[in-house]
Amino acid sequence: MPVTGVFGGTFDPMHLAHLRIVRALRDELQLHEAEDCIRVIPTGFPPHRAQAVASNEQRLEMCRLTIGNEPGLLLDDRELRRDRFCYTVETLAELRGELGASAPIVFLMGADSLTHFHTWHDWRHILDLAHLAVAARPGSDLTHGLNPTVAHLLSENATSPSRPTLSHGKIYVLSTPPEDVSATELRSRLRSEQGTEGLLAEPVRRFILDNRLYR
Ligand SMILES: Nc1ncnc2c1ncn2[C@@H]1O[C@H](COP(=O)(O)OP(=O)(O)OP(=O)(O)O)[C@@H](O)[C@H]1O
Ligand SMILES: O=C(O)c1ccc[n+]([C@@H]2O[C@H](COP(=O)([O-])O)[C@@H](O)[C@H]2O)c1
Repeated sequence: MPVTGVFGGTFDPMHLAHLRIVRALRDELQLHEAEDCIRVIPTGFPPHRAQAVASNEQRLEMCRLTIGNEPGLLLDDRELRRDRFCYTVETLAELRGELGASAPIVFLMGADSLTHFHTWHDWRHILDLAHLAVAARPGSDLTHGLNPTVAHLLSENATSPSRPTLSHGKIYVLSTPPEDVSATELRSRLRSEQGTEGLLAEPVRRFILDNRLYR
């Protein structure tokens, strides 16, 4: 049964730590079969934070440039085509409708996202629709100080990475080491004309300079 990964984000801009955790998802969950794919889905109107600095079109293009020819990755603009807030539960319900009841779907997030998961719209339903995969992130400890609801969810459902056979309900904790990169830090570096070597794909760095983004 083909497995679908889903990676949602503001991606303002998409950076190399994003690409690294997508690769970790693909490799640790063994998503190497011909029909497996990981959908990168930039959010349109984020439900939970200020509007992005770059436009929808610019963020989409920076995702496209970051993904390049990476095998198994697919850029999906469905949330950008909505003209209202995008909740993950709705996107996953839509994908579930398209892929069928038994298809494994895995939603990828960083550990900082998991720490706030209990605040997401209809979050309990998300694990009825998909698995989660969580990548470590500096400053977000998954073993101490978690909100009790999230800690309980993790203790009930966490599992080590392997190719999913069930359709939903597990939390795969990826073993990729934390990397201290954020889009906020990148925007601030770009604003103050500091270097971004090793943090952005080269075509994205070019695109940002050419379009005088984040000045
Ligand atoms: N360095 C990182 N390590 C692990 N996960 C990350 C990292 N950076 C981003 N993510 C995850 O990628 C997803 C999309 O993140 P987002 O586009 O908001 O990037 P960000 O770097 O967190 O941006 P910002 O600083 O603007 O909040 C989220 O689930 C987030 O947790
Ligand atoms: O559905 C929600 O309530 C919800 C709340 C916070 C974040 N999300 C999703 O989580 C993903 C990462 O968000 P962010 O802010 O870290 O870029 C992105 O796809 C968001 O739409 C979703």
